[in-house]
Amino acid sequence: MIDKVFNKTISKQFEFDEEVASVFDDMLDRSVPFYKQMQKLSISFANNFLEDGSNVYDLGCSTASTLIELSKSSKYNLNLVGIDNSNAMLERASKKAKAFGVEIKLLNADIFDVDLKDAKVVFSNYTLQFIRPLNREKLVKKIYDSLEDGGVFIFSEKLVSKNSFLNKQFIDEYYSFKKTQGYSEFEISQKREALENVLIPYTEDENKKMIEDAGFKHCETVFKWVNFALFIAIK
Ligand SMILES: C[S@@+](CC[C@H](N)C(=O)[O-])C[C@H]1O[C@@H](n2cnc3c(N)ncnc32)[C@H](O)[C@@H]1O
Ligand SMILES: O=C(O)C(=O)C[C@]1(C(=O)O)C=C[C@@H](O)C=C1
Repeated sequence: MIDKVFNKTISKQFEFDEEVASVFDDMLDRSVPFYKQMQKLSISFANNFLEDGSNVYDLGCSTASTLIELSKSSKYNLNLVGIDNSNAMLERASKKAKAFGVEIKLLNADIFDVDLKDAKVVFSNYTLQFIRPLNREKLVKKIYDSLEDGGVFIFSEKLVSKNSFLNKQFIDEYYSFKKTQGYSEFEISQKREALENVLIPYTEDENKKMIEDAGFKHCETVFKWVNFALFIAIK
């Protein structure tokens, strides 16, 4: 279904509710530049660290697109676990996984409450940005502790620039991108307001520092378009 959520006046903050979930795949595809390419890259990098029986977690899995695509492309027999606290998202995830014949354990839970046992790969795409900063650092430490040695944390985030002049250009470029994707100025400004104080982006350096502070040996930006990036961190 086509995303028209912000085509009408909205007075509440952004939520992953039934209305957003019902159009979410289209929303991501049209709102995140190079979404599909970044997803393909994250899967391709993950495959290099996997083997039969590996545990793979997706934190904030939404409709489970990443785990479904991973399962379709991987030659390994994997234990796939998707975690999300939006029931509306997980209902879609479950239907999609069934339709593709992919076995995924879907957990309706807060990421903080789940024990991520012996993880080989942890994905979290565009989700850390929705976690309050102090908790975000704690979550990354928890991910680090859960990973096996040599395991990887693969994550994507919206970014800000620490240079205010460039940051303004980041935003302008991003809004031009959204217009090319068919969103109107009204939809763009409605969504911007709804995301205020809900989506809190870090700079690229802040993301890397958070990863290094948690103990990761190495963190690389593997893809970047203006204010969106894909990172891979190795334990
Ligand atoms: C932007 S979406 C993630 C998109 C998805 N990773 C993808 O690439 O298709 C963020 C998701 O994180 C979930 N989420 C946010 N905070 C969470 C939390 N504390 N625990 C579990 N899920 C959470 C939301 O319900 C939402 O589905
Ligand atoms: O539309 C925006 O402004 C966005 O920031 C895109 C974005 C994201 O980056 O997570 C915001 C909310 C939805 O989860 C989907 C995409």
